[in-house]
Amino acid sequence: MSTPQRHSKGKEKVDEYTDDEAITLINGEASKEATILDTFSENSGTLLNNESPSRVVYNEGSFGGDSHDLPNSNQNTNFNELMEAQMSQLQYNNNRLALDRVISTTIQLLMDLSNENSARSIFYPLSGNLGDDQLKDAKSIRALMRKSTLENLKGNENQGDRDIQRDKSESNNGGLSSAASFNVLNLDIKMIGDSGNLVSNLDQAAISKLLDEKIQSNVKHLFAIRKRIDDTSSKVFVTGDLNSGKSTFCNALLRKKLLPEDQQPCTSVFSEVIDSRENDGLEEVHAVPIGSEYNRKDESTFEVFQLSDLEYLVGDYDKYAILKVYVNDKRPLNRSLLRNGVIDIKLIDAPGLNMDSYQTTEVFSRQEEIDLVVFVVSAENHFTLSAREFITAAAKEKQFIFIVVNKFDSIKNKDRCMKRILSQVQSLSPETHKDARDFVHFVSSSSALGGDGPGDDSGGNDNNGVDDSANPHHDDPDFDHLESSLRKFVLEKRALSKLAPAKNFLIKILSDLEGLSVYNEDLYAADKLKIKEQLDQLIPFYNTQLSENDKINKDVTAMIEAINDDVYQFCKKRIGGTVSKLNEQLADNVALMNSDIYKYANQIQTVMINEILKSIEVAESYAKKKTIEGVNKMKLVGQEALHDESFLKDKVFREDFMFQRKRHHIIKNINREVSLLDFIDPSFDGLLSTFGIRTPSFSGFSLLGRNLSSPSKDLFNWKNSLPLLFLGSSTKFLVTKNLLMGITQYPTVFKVLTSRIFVRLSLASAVALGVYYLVTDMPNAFRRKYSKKLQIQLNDLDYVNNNSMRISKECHLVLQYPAKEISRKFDNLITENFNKKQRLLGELKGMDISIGFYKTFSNRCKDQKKLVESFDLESIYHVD
Ligand SMILES: Nc1nc2c(ncn2[C@@H]2O[C@H](COP(=O)(O)OP(=O)(O)OP(=O)(O)O)[C@@H](O)[C@H]2O)c(=O)[nH]1
Repeated sequence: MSTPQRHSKGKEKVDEYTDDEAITLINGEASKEATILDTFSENSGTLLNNESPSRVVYNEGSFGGDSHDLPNSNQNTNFNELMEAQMSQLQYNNNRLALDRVISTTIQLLMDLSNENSARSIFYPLSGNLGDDQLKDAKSIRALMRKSTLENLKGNENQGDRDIQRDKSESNNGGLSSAASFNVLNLDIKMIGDSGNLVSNLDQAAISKLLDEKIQSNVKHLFAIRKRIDDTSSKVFVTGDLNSGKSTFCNALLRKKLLPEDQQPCTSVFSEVIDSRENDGLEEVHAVPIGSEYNRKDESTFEVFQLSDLEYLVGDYDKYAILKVYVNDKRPLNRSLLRNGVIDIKLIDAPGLNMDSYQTTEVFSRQEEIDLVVFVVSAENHFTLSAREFITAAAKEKQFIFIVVNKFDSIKNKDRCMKRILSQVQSLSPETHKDARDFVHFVSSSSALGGDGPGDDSGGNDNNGVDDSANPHHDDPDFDHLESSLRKFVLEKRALSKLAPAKNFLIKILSDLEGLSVYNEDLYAADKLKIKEQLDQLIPFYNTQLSENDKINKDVTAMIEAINDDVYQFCKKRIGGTVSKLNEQLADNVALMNSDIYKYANQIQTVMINEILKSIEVAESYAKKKTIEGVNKMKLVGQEALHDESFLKDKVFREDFMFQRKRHHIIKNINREVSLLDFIDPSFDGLLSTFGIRTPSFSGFSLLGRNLSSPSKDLFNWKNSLPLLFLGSSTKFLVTKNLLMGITQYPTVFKVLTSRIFVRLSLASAVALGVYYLVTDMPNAFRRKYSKKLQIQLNDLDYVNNNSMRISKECHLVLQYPAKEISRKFDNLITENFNKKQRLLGELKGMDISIGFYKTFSNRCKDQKKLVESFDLESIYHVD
């Protein structure tokens, strides 16, 4: 059976393989190549079906005849691949925009959380192992909640892990330890203790500040991610063996003979082909000298050349490090590689691999912005040593490489060639081999470019190359397949390298935010219950306190009033009584008449005043006693009402400090002047008393008698007063009395009485008696007159009332202290409870706001997470 031949333009085919080997491969029978076919069938699916032959490489017919023999199939394939590429681009773009939106929403969520954190500190779960006996306080409840939250998070994490298998850089965070509760929101909180219990020495405010810093850093990170995914530029690095057709391949991709091709190795400088829009639409070459850092806007960093100058520029490796080739790709978006509507691809044509350039090329190919490395190998030569080294190194780095087996047109026994090369690829990079349909391509770049072979420029419409717009339907399905694979790969790679990390990060941060939100919501709900319980206890207690306060204030006021009134009445009675009976009360108190009459008067005054002062003292003592009783009673009332046994226990009541100010002294205000008239106060009663007819209530004689019985040298030393010598003894007084009585008993006596002498005598006696009476009554007269005088003065001063008021007022004043203390303490308690109530109500309100916030917040996070999880970044759109 002969191997079908494929038409090829240009050079003569090199027949390296025998037909037999090729038959074995194509028929897919059990043979040593079966594994290769199996591998292909896994990935190529229906494309291996002979009923729909589309590729020369994979079906019998394609090798046997010209691909032009199957125009419909090829056209269908082209159309499908074009559609697939476009759908992939669309899908990529949609995913990118959708991720952009989720990133914006997540940034907003973080900002909202930060604002909430400023208003009310966010609770952050801290690890700890609490025993059952510790589950009664807030901390342990939080610990319990934390545990359940962590379990939730763990569930999310596991889910996330399934979705982020490819995210190597961030998957190391996977799994929740006791110290790291979150994926990206974990705080670096120091742990103390070796039992596994975490004891944070940070207070809530410090944690909240740390958390805010974390939030801000995540916001920054999200901005960076957004910038990264919005960056639409991508670089495809074309390298390979010397003279393998790299420049021709690049030109074929560009559909333009741009880069110089030669049978001799010619490219020794890197050429980066960029869409001219990035150079204000100008087609030119910017040759960047070695050592210069290229900046398009700074002409000192490069030299400008025409595109036609590339011919010699690519060989000037001594001078230039890289050539920036700006070219106008006029093809429609769906065909243009440089600007395809989604990602602007830049092609880098590298010098052929040899030992000199190997290092440079290797380093270049690993640059971060390189999305794809295309390795061009000549079908005529297979892999050289440098090629094998390069591919092996890339495989170790898990770098995907597109292998373009070029100049396939030159091969006569294509199947054998293909088999050989695939076998080599398998040993060099099994991963690439696994997806060989997409990663290994057998093409002819010169045919795709439309020329007849090397050096054929006939397809061009200008000096620099071929404009595809003039030849939109070129006829190389293999190259088309390569191109669409390349586009898809770039998109897929970008989806994986840029969109997938963004997606994974979003899932992680949204999980964290949801977890943190649920944790806070639960915590607030539990705290709310506790606050409600506290309020349920506090409010009735507070109301009772208010009414108790009223009652106690009334009771205490009534108690003070009663004591006040009692003291006032007592004082009035006692002092008033003394004042009103001043004269009567002197009997036992005065030892007088040992001086002259003025001294006597003075003494009487003093005695009287002392009597009054004594009554005041008694009144004040009574008041003190009542005050002590009142204070003690109030202490008890206070202790009971305030439920405080220590109430006023620290205070000592010093009753001896009461009535210290002698405001009751009346001496200054009393008129103590004495005149002779003060000693004369005749009265019939006094007269009778004087002569023993009536017992005197207060007898000057008895006084005289007492004084006479114990005479002193000062006796009757009445200065400026009448001498009472003739009445100086009681004996004389008795004689006189008996004489008078004898006269009345005898007629002779009567005669005598009626005689002139007798009358005169009688008159003289009467006068004498009168004088005697007046003289002996002088002390009584003074006491009577002065007591009245004093009473009048005291009355004028409202002395009794004033003193009673003063004393009772002082009691009132003293009693005010414990009363005020009760009131003050009660007020304090009420204020304290009022404040507590207000604080709790405020907290409750804040909690309601927070609960509402977290409820909405966690739903928003959940929705966003679901949305982002639904983004399919990995599946490539297939059109059947
Ligand atoms: N038959 C055939 N010849 C090709 C093909 N592609 C390139 N050539 C020729 O191979 C020779 C080398 O092509 P280049 O594109 O210059 O190769 P290169 O890899 O860029 O060369 P250096 O960069 O100098 O290593 C030229 O004469 C091309 O015409 C192809 O697909 N088929």
